[in-house]
Amino acid sequence: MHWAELYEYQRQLDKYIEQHKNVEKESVVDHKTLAFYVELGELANETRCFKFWSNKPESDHETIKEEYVDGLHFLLSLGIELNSYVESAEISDVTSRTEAFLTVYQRLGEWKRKKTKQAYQNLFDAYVTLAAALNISEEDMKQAYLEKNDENYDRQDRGY
Ligand SMILES: O=c1ccn([C@H]2C[C@H](O)[C@@H](COP(=O)(O)O)O2)c(=O)[nH]1
Repeated sequence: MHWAELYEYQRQLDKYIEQHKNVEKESVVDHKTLAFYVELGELANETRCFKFWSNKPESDHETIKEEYVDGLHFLLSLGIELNSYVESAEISDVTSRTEAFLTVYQRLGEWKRKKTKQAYQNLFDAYVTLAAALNISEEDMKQAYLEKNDENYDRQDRGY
């Protein structure tokens, strides 16, 4: 993936949102960190991967991709805020989707405490590993990201 291109799309979108909303720069990193936690929870709920007590099937792949790229928006945005960027990301083997989610949560907590470039890279690797565990290809990820990026502009224009 050419991550630099996505960082550029994200930078423009964040700027657009900031111009349309009253953004307090001091708290924006915490807000975006919490937003990423929330998106991870929403994504996990759509996959239902941890709901061993339920027979209800997971959401369709389109919905799961949409939730995934919501999280990707905040992950890119956090990198921009902290001036940490990845050039490539490494996919690890995981035994389950639940393990992949828990690793992202754990590394997000670690990144929140340390805010180092290495912690950001580790978090990014875990989020890309999660995509692989959810069968989201790079190509699908990029397409879904660009579609949601457009939608985020439309939402601002509609006064969301
Ligand atoms: O500074 C921001 C704030 C929001 N979003 C995007 C990311 C998600 O795609 C979407 C989440 O919006 P909700 O549906 O959770 O309101 O907003 C950004 O990209 N940058």
